[in-house]
Amino acid sequence: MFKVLVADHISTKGLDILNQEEDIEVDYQPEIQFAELLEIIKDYDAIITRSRTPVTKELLERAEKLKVVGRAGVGVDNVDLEECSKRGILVVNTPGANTVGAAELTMAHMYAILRKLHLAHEDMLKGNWNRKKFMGEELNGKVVGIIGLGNVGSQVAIRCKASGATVIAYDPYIPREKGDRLGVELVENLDDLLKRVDILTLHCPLTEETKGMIGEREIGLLKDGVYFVNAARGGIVDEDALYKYMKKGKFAGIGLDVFSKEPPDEKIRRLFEFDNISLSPHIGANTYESQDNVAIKVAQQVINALKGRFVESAVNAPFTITEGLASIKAYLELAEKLGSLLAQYAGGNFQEIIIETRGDIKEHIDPISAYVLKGFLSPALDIPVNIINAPYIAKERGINIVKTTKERGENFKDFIKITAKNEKEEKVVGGTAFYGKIPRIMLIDNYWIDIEPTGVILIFENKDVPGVIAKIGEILAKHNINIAGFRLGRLEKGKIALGALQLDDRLNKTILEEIQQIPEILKAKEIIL
Ligand SMILES: NC(=O)C1=CN([C@@H]2O[C@H](COP(=O)(O)OP(=O)(O)OC[C@H]3O[C@@H](n4cnc5c(N)ncnc54)[C@H](O)[C@@H]3O)[C@@H](O)[C@H]2O)C=CC1
Ligand SMILES: O=C(O)CCC(=O)C(=O)O
Repeated sequence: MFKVLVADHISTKGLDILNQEEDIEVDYQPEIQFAELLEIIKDYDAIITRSRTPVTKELLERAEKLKVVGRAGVGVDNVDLEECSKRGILVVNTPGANTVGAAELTMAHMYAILRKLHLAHEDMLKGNWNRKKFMGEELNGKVVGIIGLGNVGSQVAIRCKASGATVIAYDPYIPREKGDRLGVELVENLDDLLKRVDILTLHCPLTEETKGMIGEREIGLLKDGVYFVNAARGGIVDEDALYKYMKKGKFAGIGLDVFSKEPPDEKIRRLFEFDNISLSPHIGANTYESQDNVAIKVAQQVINALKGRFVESAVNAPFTITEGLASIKAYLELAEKLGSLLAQYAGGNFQEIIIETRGDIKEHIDPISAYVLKGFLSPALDIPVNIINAPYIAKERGINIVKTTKERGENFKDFIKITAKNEKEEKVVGGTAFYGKIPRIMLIDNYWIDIEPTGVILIFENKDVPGVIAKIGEILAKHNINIAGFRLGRLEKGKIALGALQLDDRLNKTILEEIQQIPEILKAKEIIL
């Protein structure tokens, strides 16, 4: 039974989906305070949050069973992603689900400050009828500058263009064609955008790079009488600089849905003393439609993640987890088994691991590598290793991971080869999946072999002389251990051979020692796959 804590308000549509799962117990505590959360988090397998609840290192340190963080929204700046990754906790979010809500609120702020609508409303409530006082400007004909042309930025662009504005955008991470498709000029330099715009609107995430991106220098570059809207994150703009320039009368109006501290503290609230500032308490995604979308999507993803199925938007996975990976399921299984075989047969003390994929599977080098590392690290560690934390743990242990790809091999169309190196030695394992479905270990060091990667396998190196297998068979028979399969590989007649026996039961220490004492045996190891 999985326990899921929903620690923020989400739509009942998402709760219903969670409640329908027989093996999921849902605890809905939308008003829970952080101190209480710290006390109870140890019992949960998954937590679902919105922007109210931070998922901090302190929380994660207590979250002994936590496997999934579901962010019912887009921005994951309230989640310590690195700490989640180190702990093997998958973070999923819901891109696109609240896009329209956020874009429409942006437009609402834009129109409000252009027409001073909020001020006219307040004025009328006071009993006034000041038609002359409320002269405004039109969006038609203006130049709108968008920072971050992702889901929300694109929808804002479409709406601004429909209103007759010219739209320019700064987003160094999207292809030029996206701008062309939207009829938006992508500028290469942020300063160029700032100098040209009549209205500036932010739609990038809060990251190390974007924190304080719009500071005193940047605001200084804007035209006098500019409009500014922020429905992304408070920390992207320096609110002290905003205050300073509001005081100087630089802005014709500003609209804010988000603040560096929520609810805003006294320092931020200084901004509220100015005229023509339109405010909302982080409600960009607060439409019934967006909240239904977000809740449905987060519930589905958390269920999939808990049940080990593919998830659509994993934020901290070392690769994009998509349904497409289902087609290489056998290779992912093989990758994990090869990693495990390597660690068990050759030990874990390697400085470099080279992971090579050949053939059509080469494009999946990232997920394959993550599974190799999971398999390689798991036998040696008592902490749970999964595909999320495996690359981090490998890095922390000082292992250099090299990924290479090659075209189809001569012997096998698709092949995974792992080479582990340290100062003294180099070890190689490799394999393929027959018909793309049946994983097989085909290579151990230089020996070609063919083993099913499951169960108990005795791998041994021996002098290539007659009678060795019989001696091993005799010992196994004496201890009532049945041989399920047998493979032998050798490089040259009469030199050294490598054998693999698939066994129905595990060997104990005594049996293994008896085998190791056979004079022709150079090395024998029991591998559990
Ligand atoms: N006020 C609200 O309730 C809501 C706020 N948001 C905020 O809006 C942000 C954007 O949301 P989406 O469009 O859905 O995300 P998205 O991921 O689709 O788009 C973000 C865009 O920002 C760009 N970007 C990243 N770093 C950048 C940089 N240094 N300079 C310029 N562009 C950069 C990315 O390339 C991407 O195209 C979210 O991260 C979130 O913080 C989102 C939804 C609701
Ligand atoms: O509804 C929320 O939690 C805030 C939405 C938001 O800011 C986001 O999705 O990034």
